[in-house]
Amino acid sequence: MIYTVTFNPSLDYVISLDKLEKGQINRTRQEHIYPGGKGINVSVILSNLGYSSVALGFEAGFTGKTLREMLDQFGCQTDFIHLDEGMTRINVKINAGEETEINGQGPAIPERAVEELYGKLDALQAGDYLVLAGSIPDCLPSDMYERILERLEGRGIHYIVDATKDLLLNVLKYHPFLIKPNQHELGDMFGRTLTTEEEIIAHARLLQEMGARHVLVSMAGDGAILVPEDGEVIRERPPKGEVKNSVGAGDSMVAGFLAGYLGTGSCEKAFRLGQAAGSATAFDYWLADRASIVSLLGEPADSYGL
Ligand SMILES: Nc1ncnc2c1ncn2[C@@H]1O[C@H](COP(=O)(O)OP(=O)(O)O)[C@@H](O)[C@H]1O
Ligand SMILES: O=P(O)(O)OC[C@H]1O[C@](O)(COP(=O)(O)O)[C@@H](O)[C@@H]1O
Repeated sequence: MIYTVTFNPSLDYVISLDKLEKGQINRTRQEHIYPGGKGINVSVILSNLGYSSVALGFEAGFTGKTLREMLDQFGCQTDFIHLDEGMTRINVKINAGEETEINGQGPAIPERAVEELYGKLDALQAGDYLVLAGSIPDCLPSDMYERILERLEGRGIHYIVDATKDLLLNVLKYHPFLIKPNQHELGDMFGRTLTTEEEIIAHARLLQEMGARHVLVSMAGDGAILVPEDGEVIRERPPKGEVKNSVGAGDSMVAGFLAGYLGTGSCEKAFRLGQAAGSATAFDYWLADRASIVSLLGEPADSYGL
């Protein structure tokens, strides 16, 4: 089974307007509300590609209730822990020529709720995949992911971690199956701006030396680079299309990679399905559906195990 964990889920309020004027009343052209949060997005895309997963995490208040209901409607299985105080955050995503995001703080997560999450994670089985994705609220220790992997060590679980800076660096010693920093996040980890492909590959390899297995570096409209555990580096440009809202493109890529890998065992196919899922999401207002992902593959879906 695949499990995703989102410590700080959201409702994403995605609005489009022609121009955003600071200090003025702006009116939207379009608005949508979607479930959000990195692990949840991974679960939604997996479900769109026919893979079941359980989305774990925390929810609170009326926004948390709506989040659950929306995920139910999308056929996504959840096992959230309810928090009695606060409310699930609303993250604002503004598309006005360029993309601007305002991500909320989220509710405080008490110790007993973290213990409850540990209880759920203790039930994972050897061979399961665990996706840890997204930020950790300020109220929790910044080594939360490390604590989880330390607890699960030696149980034969495959980890996928999509996080920034120390949250990611500190878990490399547990040999995650996949990590997916974007180009800027990879640079931030080393206090540098990475511009050339050679620099990106060299720094991805440094993360491998620290313990990561497959390192997938996403580069938005420039595509992605995979430094696999074994074999040649894969570098491809993404398909072309009109970008509507690239929020969730990275999460879609993680889900596509995992689905492709589980369906074929091939890193190359996994990379292609990841890239198609990321781009299909960028070309949509929300996370891509199966048909739009498959249409970008340019190959029969069954050759990807779909
Ligand atoms: N403008 C775009 N055009 C085509 N594909 C895109 C675009 N933006 C994102 N993608 C696809 O989605 C993947 C992940 O996007 P990226 O923005 O790098 O991730 P993140 O959301 O984690 O920052 C990219 O590697 C690419 O395959
Ligand atoms: O946990 P964080 O880092 O605050 O990010 C949460 C936001 O990231 C998203 O999951 C999108 O992530 P990506 O664009 O990186 O794929 C949104 O749905 C959500 O609002």
